[in-house]
Amino acid sequence: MEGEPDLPAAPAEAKFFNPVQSRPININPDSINLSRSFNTTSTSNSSSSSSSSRYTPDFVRDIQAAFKRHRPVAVMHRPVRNVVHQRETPKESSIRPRSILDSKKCKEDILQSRRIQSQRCSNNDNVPITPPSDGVTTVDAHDVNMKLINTQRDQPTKPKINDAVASLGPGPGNALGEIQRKVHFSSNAIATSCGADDQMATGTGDLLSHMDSLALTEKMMVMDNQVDTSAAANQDWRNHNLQSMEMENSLRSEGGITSVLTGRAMGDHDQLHQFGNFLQNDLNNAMTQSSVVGSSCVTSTLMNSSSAPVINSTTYCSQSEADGAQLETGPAEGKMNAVQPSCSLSKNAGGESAPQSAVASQAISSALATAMEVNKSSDPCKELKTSLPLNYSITKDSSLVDNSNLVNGDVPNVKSQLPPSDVPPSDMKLENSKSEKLERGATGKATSTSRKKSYDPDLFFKVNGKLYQRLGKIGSGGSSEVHKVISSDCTIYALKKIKLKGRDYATAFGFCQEIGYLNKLRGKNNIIQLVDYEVTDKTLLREVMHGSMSNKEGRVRDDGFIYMVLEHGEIDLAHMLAQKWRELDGSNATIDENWLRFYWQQILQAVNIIHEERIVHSDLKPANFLLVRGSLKLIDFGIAKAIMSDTTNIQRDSQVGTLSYMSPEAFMCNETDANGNTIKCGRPSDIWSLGCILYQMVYGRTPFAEYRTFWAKFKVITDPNHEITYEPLPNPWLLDLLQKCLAWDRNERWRIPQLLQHPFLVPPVPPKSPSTPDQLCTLLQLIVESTADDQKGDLLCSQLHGMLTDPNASVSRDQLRKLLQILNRLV
Ligand SMILES: Nc1ncnc2c1ncn2[C@@H]1O[C@H](COP(=O)(O)OP(=O)(O)OP(=O)(O)O)[C@@H](O)[C@H]1O
Repeated sequence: MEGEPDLPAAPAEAKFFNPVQSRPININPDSINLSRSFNTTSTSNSSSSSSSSRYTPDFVRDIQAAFKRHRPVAVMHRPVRNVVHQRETPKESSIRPRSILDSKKCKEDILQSRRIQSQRCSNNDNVPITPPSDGVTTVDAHDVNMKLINTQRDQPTKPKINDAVASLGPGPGNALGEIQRKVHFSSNAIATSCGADDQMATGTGDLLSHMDSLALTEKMMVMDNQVDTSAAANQDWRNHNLQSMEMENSLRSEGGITSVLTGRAMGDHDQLHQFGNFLQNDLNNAMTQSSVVGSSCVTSTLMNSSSAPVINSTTYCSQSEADGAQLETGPAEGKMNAVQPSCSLSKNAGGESAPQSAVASQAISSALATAMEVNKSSDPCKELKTSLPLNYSITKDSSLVDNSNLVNGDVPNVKSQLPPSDVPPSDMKLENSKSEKLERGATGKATSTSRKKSYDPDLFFKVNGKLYQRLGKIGSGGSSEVHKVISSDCTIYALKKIKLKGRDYATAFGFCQEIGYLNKLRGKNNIIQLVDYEVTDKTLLREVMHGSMSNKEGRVRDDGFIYMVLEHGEIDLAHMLAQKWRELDGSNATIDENWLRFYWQQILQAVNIIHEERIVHSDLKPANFLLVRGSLKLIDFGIAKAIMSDTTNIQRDSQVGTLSYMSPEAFMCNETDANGNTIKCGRPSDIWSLGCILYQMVYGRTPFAEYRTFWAKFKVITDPNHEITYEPLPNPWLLDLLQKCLAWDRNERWRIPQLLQHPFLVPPVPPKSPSTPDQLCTLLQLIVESTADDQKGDLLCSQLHGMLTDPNASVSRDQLRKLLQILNRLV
């Protein structure tokens, strides 16, 4: 319609001349409207509004279009964008300039079209629509829909029409010959995909426009309808075809994945088969696969994304179609299932993918990432999974992710239990530049990179051959970057990346040692679980593991990295505390003791585990306790030290912790004390840090918070005479606990097993009363007997008896004592 605004508006009722019947025919808008209504109900993506009014502007435009295009008005759709073949642009000869259109022929065509349409309407218009098979260009979907419908109508009709035409006696130069030629033309156009839809549409249009007799037309259409009825399954099936077309279109528009489906025109089955293969190949291609499947389906869920690359080329049509037809059920699914077994699962198992798959993977994974960005409150995995066709659901396929090295079933449980909504906003920071890159990725640098590497390192991490897609940077510590990632089995992890280049060997040794500790602590509650790791510098790792690295001089020169895949924590204790204190801010309320007990106990248990393993953490602080599925877990063993000998103290060489939580001995590590002994840091140093954490939990600040500079802190913490300020607390045991942890003399500090039994955590049970109720009752009986004549004594005794024997009565020791005193006086 666009580009032809100068056409005169169609009259509401027009009279055309029928050359066969030689009499004027009334074109009644009602019939047009009926057709429109019919098509509105028979095609799921038609606008409902189009049928609500007979003389809407849409209607008038449709009439105009019908004049212009020689097509039945009834099958017009609202303008949408779609994809069609590009390989062969419409030939000039097949598109007649409007200016030379024979107006009379035009009228005849419209008339014939209307008749055809009404005939088709009576047969339910069950026309399967085959998606275009190759090439990508964006055109007016109105055209495309028309062409597709015409194409479909022609394609299955071919044998019958030809037979019918043959039976009518074909001959060169006559109308039947012309029709046959046209029919052949149309069919061949489909078969060879040459001229694609435009030619086919033109062929069909020409066919109609060259019909010489109405009888012949009627006969043709009867046959056509027979074909329609037998060839098309039902309306749903057509919707599924539409959707599969939509999926394909989305894929194409994302990554220019033309090669996946190029080269030949395919029937819908072939296309689904191809699509299935494409997905399966990508599934084998590692992480990307989830994105592939997800994204193709995510298309319908991402319609509001302004930045989503998938969506940009998929507007009204895809939305309505996606709304109207679900992939999970129906014939399309059946087809997908049908093709699955034939898909080669091992084709790309080696991790190297075909370039087009890589391109597709990136493009689609970019959609996933964008989806996550767009819909931060939703679970991307859930979205991914719910949008998967059933047979393409991604499971723990060993070819994708090998979790066999997990010590216990703990880690896999992380899956889907960490809704992003629980994750602090900082966790969900998606790198905008990245997402922009994602959008460009399909055609830009990412493509070439992926061709070389089979994955885009800007989008993925590869650890031991397994891909993890970046979701965003969680944070960066002194020595590392930590990213939130998703694995191919849709599990969220934290990936810690440590750059080794330029670090001294002792530090590098420390990093590798962290892996050793985490390996040692696998399966332990309250310790973050290491899922997988890789040290790219194998020599370094070997040396570290053999212990020949710690004393090596110099710095790491090679461009090595350490990757650690860890359980993902939702929030750390530092953030939890800040949140808690924000809640209490302004109110007189103090911290809830039960909340305190609950987390303090978990903190102690975590540290107890490492102390039992003869590991001193040395950097205990709230930020190093992460909440994972409701439990606090200890992270960051970067400067942890193993206790080498039986002595309780160890030598410290480099970093000694975070200032506010550092013990006095940590400041004076390796120095000699007043007695000439070398000051060492051992388990008690961790206990001091725990005391500082507890202090912060109780008072909302660390014990030396007011001393801001390093030197001020150093001075006050290392001063044995400095007295820590403790504000009064309602629970004296809590105060006692703090003092037990923050004793300046490390030998006076309690150890973890003692702290776990401290009265604050295990309140002392009140001592049992010396006499049981039974004994008291017997005693009362004796009193009653001895005061048999005394009414008042009787009354008191029966009262006492009642109180002692009634299980619901709560008699305080005071009450009992008073009653017995009175009785005593009476006796
Ligand atoms: N498993 C995890 N899940 C979620 N977040 C994590 C995880 N591991 C680390 N983080 C976060 O990543 C950031 C840096 O991590 P980490 O402390 O391990 O790095 P680091 O280099 O050792 O830092 P630092 O030396 O400053 O303690 C922190 O904000 C931490 O909360």
